[in-house]
Amino acid sequence: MTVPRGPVDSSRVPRFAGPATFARLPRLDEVGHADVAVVGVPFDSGVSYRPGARFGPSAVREASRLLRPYHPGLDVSPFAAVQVADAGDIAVNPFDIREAVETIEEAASGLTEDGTRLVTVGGDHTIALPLLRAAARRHGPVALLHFDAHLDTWDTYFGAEYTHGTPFRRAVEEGILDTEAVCHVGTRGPLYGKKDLEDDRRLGFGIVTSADVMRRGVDEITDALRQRIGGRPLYLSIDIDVLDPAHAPGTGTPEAGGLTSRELLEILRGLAGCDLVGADVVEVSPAYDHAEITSVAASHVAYDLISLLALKEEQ
Ligand SMILES: N=C(N)NCCCC(=O)O
Ligand SMILES: [Zn+2]
Ligand SMILES: [Zn+2]
Repeated sequence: MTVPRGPVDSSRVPRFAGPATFARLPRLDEVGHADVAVVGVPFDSGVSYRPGARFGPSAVREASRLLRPYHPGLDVSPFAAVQVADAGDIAVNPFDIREAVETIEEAASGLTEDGTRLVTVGGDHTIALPLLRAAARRHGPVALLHFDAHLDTWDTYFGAEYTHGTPFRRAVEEGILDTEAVCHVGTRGPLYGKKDLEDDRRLGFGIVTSADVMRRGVDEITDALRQRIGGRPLYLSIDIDVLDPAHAPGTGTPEAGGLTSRELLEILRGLAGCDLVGADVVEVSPAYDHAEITSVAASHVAYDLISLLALKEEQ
């Protein structure tokens, strides 16, 4: 095996110098093939409230400059274990959501054609639908853990089918999820009505609320999630608003009473060994952020996702 090309050495080139690829990694075109690629989707035309997630990918890359090569929690050096690269951004039409969704599906399918696993940085949550389509093309219907304050299984907004509040209903309708193993984590906040929960249950979703995480604790929750997923191909979709607004103020639809970043990261680490096939981190809206709180959290979440993928590829 060729030795993976890693990030720029921060003891030689200060981390505040040079172009902001994710974690200062090489670009995909510099290495040819990557086992794991980080790709941005600067798209926020599907939002129902505050805009600005189109600037998420560049803010997360900027905040990721401080990441270091060894992950002590998972005992892995992800950038040495496998080739990780930054695939840049998928350029999507901001004025035509349907076209944007198609572009993302095609680009994600192209990037994963030779077995590359994607960690996608959004963008608003609309983008999870085409990313799940691309994952299902390759792996068949996938198990899904959806970390979010919101259900995102609503039907339409203003008659629109493709929005950031509706990707997972569309995904169930399209048969691209393994509905034996789909679960929301971190759900909280007011809904439109009780029917939202009934519809969601009918679609097959389980719910671990934010309060459940607090009451039952990270280890018990993680065990239950692992049991539900089993050996199925797993996709992780992480809306940064799963975190409390204290931990992630820079997002479009904040809800009080969320997870701490520590809880989220520990749940993710507890998923080591699952058959993770792809993941996204969405809904970072830098204009509402302070001191990079949200983009730092998102960059660490992405680092953990890369580390989980690297652990798996390494074996
Ligand atoms: N996917 C996110 N972040 N939010 C969905 C909120 C939908 C609503 O406005 O009710
Ligand atoms: Zn969401
Ligand atoms: Zn959300």
